[in-house]
Amino acid sequence: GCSTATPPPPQVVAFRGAHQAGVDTAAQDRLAFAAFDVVPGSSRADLVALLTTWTAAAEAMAAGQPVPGNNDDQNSPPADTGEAFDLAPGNLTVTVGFGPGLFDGRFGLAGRKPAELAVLPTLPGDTLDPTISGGDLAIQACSEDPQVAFHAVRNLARLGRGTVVTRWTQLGFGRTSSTSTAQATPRNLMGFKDGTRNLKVEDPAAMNRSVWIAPGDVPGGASWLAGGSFLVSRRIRMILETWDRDVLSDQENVFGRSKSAGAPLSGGDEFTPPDFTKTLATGLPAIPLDAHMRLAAPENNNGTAILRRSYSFTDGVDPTTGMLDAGLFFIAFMRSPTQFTTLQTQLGSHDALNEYIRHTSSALFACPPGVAPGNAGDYWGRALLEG
Ligand SMILES: C=CC1=C(C)c2cc3[nH]c(cc4nc(cc5[nH]c(cc1n2)c(C)c5CCC(=O)O)C(CCC(=O)O)=C4C)c(C)c3C=C
Ligand SMILES: [Fe+2]
Repeated sequence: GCSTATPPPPQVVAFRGAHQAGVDTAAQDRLAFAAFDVVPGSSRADLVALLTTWTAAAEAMAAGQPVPGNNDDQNSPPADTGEAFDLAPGNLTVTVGFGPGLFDGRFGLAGRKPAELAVLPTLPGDTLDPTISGGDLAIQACSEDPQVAFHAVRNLARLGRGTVVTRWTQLGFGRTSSTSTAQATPRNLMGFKDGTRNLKVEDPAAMNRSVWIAPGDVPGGASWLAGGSFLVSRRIRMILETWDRDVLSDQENVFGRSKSAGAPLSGGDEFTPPDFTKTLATGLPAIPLDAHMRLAAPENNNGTAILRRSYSFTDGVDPTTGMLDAGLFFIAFMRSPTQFTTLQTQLGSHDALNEYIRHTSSALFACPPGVAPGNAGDYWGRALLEG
């Protein structure tokens, strides 16, 4: 055996870079997500202070270090709340996003609002709860360790006290997307492989085409968003009791894929491209016309594609029915919110899956580009607030 005492490399994802971590980095298993509103009376200077403090804390936590500040003074509360002290970061990524409300004139940012950063329109089938929708700012923390992800959100909320209040939060307990070809495809709570045909980070051309905002997309005052991405979140409850009574053949027809292998119903294995023209001996299409994957596929949406980075959730029991309040917390990154509205307009009207799901929350955030390597004075959104 090997006698050297070198520990394995800690699970650290680089915090700085052209893009924020947590978008094109391999999807971790656990999520803690929080949306915040800015407290009335806060100024632009308060926002600068918030984002400066948040950046320093997020960078430290991603490196497996405590929140900067005094953690040893017997006469003051420790800077870090402590529950992650002995834990490996588990590939922690902390990603920030800015909601439409930040540009409403309170902070003199109206001239810097990206034209597409507006509350998403009401889409077919929406049953949204406004109290768990929207927000001025968002933090997505992902880690292999749920306590590390929670710790990140908790400490940023604590550092923001006085400037922001937490509007809503969502925990996710299992990734339902693979974002890298190196990852196995996970299963969602309906038991199906999810992420098979997701965009993968190994395809930079597709990432540039569909995920990263190009300078030409954000002219004038919105130029700070170049290199960033739009984040759409949707809390989608699954009516699991109904789903679990559905026969296997119907479950497979709902998605257009087999349950065990995840293969398209037109044949082959998981990664065989679907053949949407193939018909059965009965004359019916092998992949039904209302199958989720047919309606969502780029081939049937003028090439529209998004990077999905969703998580399974459960929030206990619906007290009115005794049914599980569980489902999929959908997160997707894209170059333009119209990519989501295009797909969801199709899905919301025609998807066979609609019988088994309800969209209960919605939010849109503009995620700025990454914090520049080697520039100690850079922070999340500096080009927005100081440019
Ligand atoms: C508007 C975008 C989408 C929503 C909302 C959505 C919800 C949703 N999806 C599943 C399960 C699966 N989705 C799959 C594929 C798939 N879904 C979307 C978009 C939305 N899904 C896209 C763009 C795709 C890829 C289509 C393609 O290129 O073929 C699949 C199949 C496997 C895969 O490729 O990932 C499953 C399974 C659930 C359960 C859900 C809401 C609860
Ligand atoms: Fe889907």
